Amino acid sequence: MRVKICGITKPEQAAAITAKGANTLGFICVESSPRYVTPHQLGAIIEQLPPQVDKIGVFVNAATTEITTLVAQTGLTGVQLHGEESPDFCLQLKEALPDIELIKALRVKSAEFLEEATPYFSSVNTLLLDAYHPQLFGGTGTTLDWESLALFSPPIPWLLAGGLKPDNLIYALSQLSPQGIDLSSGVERAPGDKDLDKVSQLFQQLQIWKANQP
Ligand SMILES: O=C(O)c1ccccc1NCC(=O)[C@H](O)[C@H](O)COP(=O)(O)O
Repeated sequence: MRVKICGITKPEQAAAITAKGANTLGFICVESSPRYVTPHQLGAIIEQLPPQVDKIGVFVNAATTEITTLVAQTGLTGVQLHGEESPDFCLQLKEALPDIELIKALRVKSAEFLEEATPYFSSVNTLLLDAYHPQLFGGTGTTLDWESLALFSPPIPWLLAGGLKPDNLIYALSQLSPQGIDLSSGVERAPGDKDLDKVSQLFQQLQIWKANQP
């Protein structure tokens, strides 16, 4: 199971969360977010992380040059597009960054909305389903209607996000079969300040879930 902890802002928390078992960390490259990290902060966090950890920069409707410049400066291994980026934009970015994982986040209003996922199957590596919020792009703590998404089974890997926390994780995974999970506010004390006890609880819950798999 891929476990992505998103909205990391502190080097020591990045290291501790990795040591607890997270294989993917997300960094918010959106200035309006309370979890924003500057390019300088991002580079400093990434340089002390082990190579096997995926380092994903999260962008909202950013220009290609902004993304490619930050990738080159910092050592990001992946880019998550969390705004209204079109399939064509994703394809062009994929061509510009062929060795970088491209994740398209879809903010799901209803199960019907998932039809919008189809054009992205051939233009990104991974999908991420997040909850829709009218004012905020992400990190909202809002959950998806998991039951209505039970049939979601795209031909590329996908991550479940949106309001996951240690005490709802097992139920969410009983309804859906993503290749990975993504958490932010559910393992935080305050935006950008992760709660390491909650991260530990998350991995305990994952152990329980794994032990009960056929
Ligand atoms: O977290 C933010 O502040 C953020 C701002 C702008 C775009 C995306 C953002 N977060 C993206 C993520 O991948 C979060 O992990 C995802 O929305 C889930 O958040 P949560 O519901 O708090 O677990």
